[in-house]
Parts: sequence; C-alpha cells; structure tokens
Amino acid sequence: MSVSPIKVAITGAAGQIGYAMLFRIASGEVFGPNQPVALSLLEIPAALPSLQGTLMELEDCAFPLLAEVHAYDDAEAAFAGANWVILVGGMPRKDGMSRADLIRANGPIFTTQGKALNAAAAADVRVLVVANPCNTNCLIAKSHAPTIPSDRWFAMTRLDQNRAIAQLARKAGVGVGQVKKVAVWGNHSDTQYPDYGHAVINGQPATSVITDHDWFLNDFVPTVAKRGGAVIKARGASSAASAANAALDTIKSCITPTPADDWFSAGVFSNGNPYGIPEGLIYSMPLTTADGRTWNVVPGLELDGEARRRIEVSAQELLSERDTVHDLLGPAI
Ligand SMILES: NC(=O)c1ccc[n+]([C@@H]2O[C@H](COP(=O)([O-])OP(=O)(O)OC[C@H]3O[C@@H](n4cnc5c(N)ncnc54)[C@H](O)[C@@H]3O)[C@@H](O)[C@H]2O)c1
Ligand SMILES: O=C(O)C[C@H](O)C(=O)O
Repeated sequence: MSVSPIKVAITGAAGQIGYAMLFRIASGEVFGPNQPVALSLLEIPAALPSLQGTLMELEDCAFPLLAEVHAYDDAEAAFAGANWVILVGGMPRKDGMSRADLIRANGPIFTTQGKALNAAAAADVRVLVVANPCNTNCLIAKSHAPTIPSDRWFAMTRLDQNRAIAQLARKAGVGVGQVKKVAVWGNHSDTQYPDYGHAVINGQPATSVITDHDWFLNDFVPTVAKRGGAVIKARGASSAASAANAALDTIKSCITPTPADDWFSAGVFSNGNPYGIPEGLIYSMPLTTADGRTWNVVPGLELDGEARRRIEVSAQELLSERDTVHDLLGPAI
C-alpha cells in the first residue's frame, strides 16, 4: 500500500536557514526512508524569484521521497493541510542587537500566520517556531490559533542544547554522543539557563566528570547563552546550518520515542506551573515523548538556588516580552 506524503510547510524558505533545511527534509532524513514528503514553501513576494532557483535545485536532486513542492506568498494557501509547519521567516539580528530587538519587526508576522494555521492546517499539525525572538513569536502565533491544542507548539531551543552538549563534550574530552540529559530552561536569549546540574557524561553526573566547577557558571553558561552573538560577529550573519540542523533535530525528537537515558529541550506552553514557571509562556524545558506524539516535562528534577534563580530571571524576561507584544496577542492566550 502506498504511503500518503506528510506535508511540511516552511516559511522563509528562500532564506539561509531555509536553504540549509529543505534538502535534508526532502532527502528523507527527518521522517524516514519510507515516508514521502510534500513541501509547501512560503515567502514574501520579493523572494519568490530566488525561491524558484531553490525549487530547480530540489528538482535536480531527484529525491525519490519528494512527492511535491509548491511555493506560495499566501500563508493560508501554504499551510493548507500541513502536518508540520516550521516558521523560519523573519528578520535575523545583526551584530550588536539582541534577539528581543526583533520583536516589533517580526512579531506581526505571527499574528497573520497564527490565524492562517488555525484556518488551514491539518488536524494533527505541529508547529516549530525558529524566527526570533522564537519563544514570544510562538506565543503570538498560538494565541491566534484556538483550534490547535497547546501541546502542538514548539519554540526552538535545540540549538542551545546542541551548543551545550558540544561545550561539555569538549571540556570532558569525550564524544558528543556520550553527553546526555542537557536541559535548556527558559528563553532563547542570553537569560537562558543551560542546565549542567542534571547533565550526564558517560553515565556519570557532568559535575563529577568535570571537576573545574567554576567553569560551569563562569564559562559554560555564558558561552552557550551568547554563542549566537559570537557566530554573528565571526560570520557576519546569524547561524544557519546549525540552526537548520537543530530544527530537524527538534522534529526528530518530537516524533521518536525518547531513549530512556536522555531528554530533549524545546520551548513549550507552560501550563500548570511546572517548576514554578508562570502559566501562559512559551518556556523551554526538558521533555520526553513515549509515543512520538505527546510529550511530558521531565518531572521531579531537583534545582538548587542558583538554577531556580536563573529559571525565574528567564521567566521574568518572557513576561516582559509578552507585555511588549500585548497588542499582537489573540484570544487563545
Ligand atoms: N531559534 C534559533 O535558534 C534561531 C537560530 C538561528 C536563526 N534564528 C532566526 O531565524 C530567522 C531566519 O533566519 P535566516 O538566517 O534564515 O534569515 P534570512 O534573512 O536569511 O531569511 C529569512 C527569510 O524569511 C523571509 N520572510 C520574511 N518575512 C516573511 C514572511 N512574513 N513570510 C514568509 N517569509 C518571510 C525573508 O524573505 C527571508 O527569505 C531569524 O529571525 C533568525 O533570528 C533562530
Ligand atoms: O543569535 C541569533 O540571533 C541567531 C540565533 O538565534 C542563534 O542562536 O544563533
């Protein structure tokens, strides 16, 4: 029996992250070797000519699993029947800016796109927001989409998780595959808290493998939190291949049962005050999924005073971002 294509809509498809992402999805890397994919790409009208060039390249790859590709400049048309939607479209920051500086430029995009998702996406849609500031953009889109359940919305903090894993592996002198249970708490911003306290290296607590304890707070945390800015300074453009990779890692983690010795991080809607996080934010937490559809916040983690303080600081920042976009929020908040 033939398998129906999974429909993946991607906004900002002509941008640098889009270019680094499309070919990998079309190859079957994300949804598996037996799952055809239909790509639905959204861009602003001015970027459609350049997107045509990418479409030509996709065709020239002759990917056996790529069932169809369409380009649109209308969000509702692009999201019609989409099972996964990756919202990348929006301005990236420049050197010297914070991600929150993008909030009034990019925020309005997510009112229209939230409404379009609500009107047109498939009943099982899941949405990953990459465009910055991604937690608050995700909240804006979600607030305009009352028919899409709260647990279907994700903001991307996986790049922070991957950065944290790489730093821990380098410091411990091990391969990245030996580092597990790295949680990123909070906002995808400088206030995020990459949690080394529960990280595990070769099955042992990271804090017993790495004995230079000053390194964690003085070096590790700021290096991870400020890595995006460091990449912009070095490259003159914000991270693209690593961001695309993190988006694909997020989707793989959401659709695959989580291994018993690990978890993954994403910004999700904070219901019921897990770990004292205020309700109504898109807040990054450690997650697992047993069935590749529903997820749970990892329960029962002990947090010391410093971790609790940092988790609170990031929550306060997100509350303040939510206030800044108050006029952009819809009814489903
Ligand atoms: N969450 C993360 O970890 C993370 C990592 C890297 C980048 N980002 C963010 O991702 C976003 C995209 O980055 P990039 O480097 O690909 O930027 P880019 O400028 O190369 O591409 C962005 C694309 O979005 C398109 N676009 C703008 N408004 C749109 C709209 N309303 N609908 C559809 N498309 C639209 C533009 O035409 C452009 O092609 C930025 O906001 C950046 O800050 C987030
Ligand atoms: O830092 C940025 O502005 C881009 C992205 O969010 C990143 O973390 O690399």
